[in-house]
Amino acid sequence: MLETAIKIQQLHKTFGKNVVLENVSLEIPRGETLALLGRNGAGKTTMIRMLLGLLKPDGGSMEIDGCDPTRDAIELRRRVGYLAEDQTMYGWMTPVELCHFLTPFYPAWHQELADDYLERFHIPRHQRIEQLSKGQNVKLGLTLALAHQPNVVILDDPALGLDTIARKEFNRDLIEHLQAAGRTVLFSSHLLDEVEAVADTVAILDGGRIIRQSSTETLRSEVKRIVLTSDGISQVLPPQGLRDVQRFEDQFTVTIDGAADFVEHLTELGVDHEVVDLSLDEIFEAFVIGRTQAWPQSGTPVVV
Ligand SMILES: Nc1ncnc2c1ncn2[C@@H]1O[C@H](COP(=O)(O)OP(=O)(O)OP(=O)(O)O)[C@@H](O)[C@H]1O
Repeated sequence: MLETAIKIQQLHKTFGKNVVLENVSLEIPRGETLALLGRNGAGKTTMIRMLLGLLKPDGGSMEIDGCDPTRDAIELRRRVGYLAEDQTMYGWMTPVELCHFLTPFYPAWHQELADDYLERFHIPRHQRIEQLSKGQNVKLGLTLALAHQPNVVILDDPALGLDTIARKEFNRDLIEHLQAAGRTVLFSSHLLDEVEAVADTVAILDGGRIIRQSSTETLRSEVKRIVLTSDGISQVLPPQGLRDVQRFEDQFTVTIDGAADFVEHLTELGVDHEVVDLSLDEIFEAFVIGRTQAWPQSGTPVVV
């Protein structure tokens, strides 16, 4: 079995003059869950649509579970489960009717498994789909994405539009039913509060590039906020990995990717400072909207 379930190399996509993905590379090992994070319009759906063979890239290569989406789109559909952010299903059908309708399209469709999910997710089997709640709709989408036993599951902002509790419940189901079964999961999101509990790895997509990919644990241990006085900050130059600087009267808070060396340097210089742990939400914010212009002009070089 291949060790890497999803491999993207130098993927490039433009719409007219809009460069949406600029030579993006990404790998997801088999059995892992990766959360693709990005602001609205960052290119998450575009990347996912290319991975599914629904959109042609302008350059680069992709491999999903051994398939090239630009060549083996039909085989790929059989191996990959997909839940779109705005999944529209035939509203006049019932969940059971929809399952029967889909069965012939998937050789590996497992109706008992589908029935099992419908029951576990408390989806009314004989109620018209248009009468289901948003949460039930998302879970029905997940059921349909899983019933053909795919090795890889791609979820495009699956929890969009769900309330906080429904999102938590959805994530719990995701963990129980996908991760426990050893599936490889790629899901996109801009709702970060629950990503941490679900994802092994996060990749931040911004400005057409993956600007950071690492485990959530590593990210939280390497990216820190440091609080300094204006006197303290004036003794040092901006370090490598600086993502954000904010000034509040006499105090500066700086967010640094790879903060350990800088902290060591401050300690050596005897500069008073406080190190603050960040949530994934705050880290994401520093990466995508962080600004560093507020760092004061004077300072001595920081060797990091
Ligand atoms: N078919 C298309 N034609 C032209 N431009 C497009 C097309 N599809 C997407 N875009 C543009 O590509 C960019 C990325 O869009 P995309 O939907 O991939 O972002 P996203 O990260 O999924 O956003 P969101 O979180 O809002 O769903 C946007 O600027 C969008 O307007």
